[in-house]
Amino acid sequence: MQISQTDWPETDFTKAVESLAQRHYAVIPDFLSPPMLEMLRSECLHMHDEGHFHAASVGRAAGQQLNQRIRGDSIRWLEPEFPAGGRYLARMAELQAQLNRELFLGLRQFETHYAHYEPGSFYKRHVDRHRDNDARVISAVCYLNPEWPQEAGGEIRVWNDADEEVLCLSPQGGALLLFTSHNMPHEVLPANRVRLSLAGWFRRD
Ligand SMILES: O=C(O)CCC(=O)C(=O)O
Ligand SMILES: [Fe+2]
Repeated sequence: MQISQTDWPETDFTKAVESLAQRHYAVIPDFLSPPMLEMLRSECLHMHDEGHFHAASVGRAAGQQLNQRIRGDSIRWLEPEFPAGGRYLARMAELQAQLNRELFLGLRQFETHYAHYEPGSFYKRHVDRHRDNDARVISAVCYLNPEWPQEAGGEIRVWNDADEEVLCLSPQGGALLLFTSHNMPHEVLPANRVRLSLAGWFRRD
């Protein structure tokens, strides 16, 4: 499938940038066009089925067993050469430029991985910025699940720095969630089906 740059919806990120500045999070429901969603989803599934994913980890000291009590997803980092993933990275570079122009965040790179959650797996409450490394500034999670009824579960719950729950979002395909990486705890609830996403970070290093 050929996708050109014009296949990205003409999204004006102004509202999202404002929300990020004011509330420390933003949701862009139709960030992906339906063909782009399908392309990313099939690339993710294909690479997973071909064995190109590995179990996610949670910090250097933790063993794999401990990992699985904290997070159950398996992941694959995107590379610019990936046919669909490369386009996603290019689009996120545009968003990075806009975030820098409007919020002076000094973002210098973006990293992201596909994440595959088997039914029943989860990611316990955590903050994305590592304790020993403050490079992650903005988290960006994009969902790759086209038909996702409410009863499927798999929501992401997000709290603010006053520990008030500010969001409980179903992982609807095409949506992009942004939040500040250092002060917004969040968790992924178990789903009753395979849950796919792209989890990424704009970094200042
Ligand atoms: O998939 C999600 O909704 C969020 C994943 C997440 O929190 C992470 O990978 O750090
Ligand atoms: Fe996270």
